[in-house]
Amino acid sequence: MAAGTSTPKTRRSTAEAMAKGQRDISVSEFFAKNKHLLGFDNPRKSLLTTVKEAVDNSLDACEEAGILPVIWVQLEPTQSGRYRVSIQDNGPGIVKKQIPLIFGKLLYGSKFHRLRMSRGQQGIGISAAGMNGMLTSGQPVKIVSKVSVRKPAHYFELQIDTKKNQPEIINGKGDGIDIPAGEKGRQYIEKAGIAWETVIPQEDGTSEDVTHGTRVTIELAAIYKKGRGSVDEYIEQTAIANPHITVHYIDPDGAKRSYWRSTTELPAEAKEIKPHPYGVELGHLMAMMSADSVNTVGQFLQSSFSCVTPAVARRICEAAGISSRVTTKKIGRDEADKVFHAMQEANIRPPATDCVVPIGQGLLLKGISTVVPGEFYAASSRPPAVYRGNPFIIEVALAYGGGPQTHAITRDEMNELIGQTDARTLRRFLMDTFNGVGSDGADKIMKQAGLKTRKSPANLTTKERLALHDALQNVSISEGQSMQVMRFANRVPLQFQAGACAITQAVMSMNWRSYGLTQSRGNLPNGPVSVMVHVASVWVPFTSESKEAVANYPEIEKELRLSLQFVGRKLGMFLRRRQRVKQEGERRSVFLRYLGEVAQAVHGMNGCNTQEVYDNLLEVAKKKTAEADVVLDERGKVIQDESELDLGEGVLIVDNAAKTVPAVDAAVKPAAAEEETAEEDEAVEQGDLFDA
Ligand SMILES: Nc1ncnc2c1ncn2[C@@H]1O[C@H](COP(=O)(O)OP(=O)(O)OP(=O)(O)O)[C@@H](O)[C@H]1O
Repeated sequence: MAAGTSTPKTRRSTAEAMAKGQRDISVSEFFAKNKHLLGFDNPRKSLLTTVKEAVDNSLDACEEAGILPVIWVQLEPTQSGRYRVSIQDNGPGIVKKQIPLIFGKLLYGSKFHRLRMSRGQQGIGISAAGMNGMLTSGQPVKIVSKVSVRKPAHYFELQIDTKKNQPEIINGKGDGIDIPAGEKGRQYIEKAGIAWETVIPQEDGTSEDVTHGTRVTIELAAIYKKGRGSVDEYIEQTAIANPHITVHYIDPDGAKRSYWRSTTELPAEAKEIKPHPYGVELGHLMAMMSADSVNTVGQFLQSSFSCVTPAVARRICEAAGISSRVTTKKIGRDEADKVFHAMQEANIRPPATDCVVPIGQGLLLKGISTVVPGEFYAASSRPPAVYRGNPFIIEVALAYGGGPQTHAITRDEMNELIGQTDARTLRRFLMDTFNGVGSDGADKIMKQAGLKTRKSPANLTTKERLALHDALQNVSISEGQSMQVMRFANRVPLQFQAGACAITQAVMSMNWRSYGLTQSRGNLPNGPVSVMVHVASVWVPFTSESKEAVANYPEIEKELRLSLQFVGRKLGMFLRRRQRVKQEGERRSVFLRYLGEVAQAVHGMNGCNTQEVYDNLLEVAKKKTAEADVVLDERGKVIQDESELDLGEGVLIVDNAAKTVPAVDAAVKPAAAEEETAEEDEAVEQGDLFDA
């Protein structure tokens, strides 16, 4: 063999030998090996993903059935590194024969084949969570489901045969157990130790019986931690984006928290639509045509796509050079290609948008203002747009002001967070745990506490912990604080892969300096500001099956930019006005400090009436600094003068900072001016008199 030939003398294997190893791969085997693709890449995230998959399903099911959702979430430690997750809802329940398939077979669901806005879309979430539980704890998934008060409930213990992607029922001799309705069933549940909430507590202290719903219990290897990316954060953010839900949450320490709904109005029902011709790909069109094979091409186009009228179908066929009366069976590859191109070039109206239901400007404001402390809020809900034929809506809410998370923390909470962290350095701990604490903020806190950057949180002494807590509460990090971005897709919080998400990228690429915030190029802006961005669509383009980040489609990027600019402009107007009011207030303070003295001096020079001079000077000062009297109402409208600031719709001002200027009548009178004390001097320097 000549040197350099690519065929060696002896081959290691032959095509025949290799063929022996080539076989089907079951979808569950694939995902069991690639758990990270579904969000089970580490024990902490596995816990969150499990909760999320079950809660999202519960909310989808309740809303689809027109039921105001009540969800119970319980996390219980079972042994070291293991937790039992139980989620129950008051939804419609699941019929008996579907339960094993839903929880014991990957890629089985009701949402994949329809184009309608829902949290779930792939048909993989809950079965994958069950499979991960089974693989890491050896325990089956337990399901209780009840569809009506009169019918028996069903109880299943299931596992997945990953080789076949099929469910295995392990209780009731492979058939599950039926629990009779009524009192008998209640006694049976109690005796068998099956967990099931029987009453729905109401906020006013009354309660109702649970007559239908589903409870899923999964045990898994997991780590529970509070802070960013935690189950606690997920539940809190879910409550912001879903003001119509009530959640009762028990954390692993047994602490109970209830998030009560703030509206009893269910979101409008999302309509199902057919795909839009602009969104289809050639291969998909060919598959649809071969699956049809009975209709004429004209009928096929009208019945399979939205917005295709008889006239549009005719035009597409004409442009493709085929008869609209030929049956789809006779359409070959070349003709399909021509139809495809004709569809893309035809002038077709955009799809109907009632398949996407926004949260709405009012509820966005309500949601963000109840959970994020602040003094100024703005929200934008844009009209629907379309990417790849899929309608979508972008909504943005912004909160400004309010103390940072670090100021509200108790010593016990801080110690708990330190106990749970796996951060090696204190700096990393601060940055990972508290929203808005960037590297500058972390440095400031450590400097104030007199602690070294590389200090390990685990080694902090009691004295150091006290100093750290003190610093957390007192250091103002609003300058170095970076914007907190809360991302949502179809009302579900996205807590991981922020950097890969079109939402974060859109926020970072904006110039927030023109809206009064500081920002270094390509970074998140700084300041006590949070934004919540919601992408609602019939099909959210996630970057992976774990549904953590939204993909970059130019149409989505454009809508994101426009929505962010909308709230940014309102923030800019508010901050500019507040700045002007503050400056005028400062000027007035200076005037007021010297009016008394000037009046006295004039009196000394020409003997005129001190009070008269003072009153005249006061009148001038009042006029010159009139802007300091501006007061904005809660929608940002000026209510004390006819000045031009009108922040329009979608604005809420809670703590009207614009009001904090000295009232002229309460200002220092001539006599008092003579008795100015050092204390007052200091107060003026620090601007405290503005709060008079
Ligand atoms: N609590 C529940 N109540 C009623 N139906 C449910 C419940 N949980 C799941 N289902 C049904 O089971 C199906 C499969 O759920 P699964 O979580 O596997 O996928 P999905 O929600 O459709 O999509 P995704 O994989 O994106 O979450 C759902 O489509 C729904 O029809």
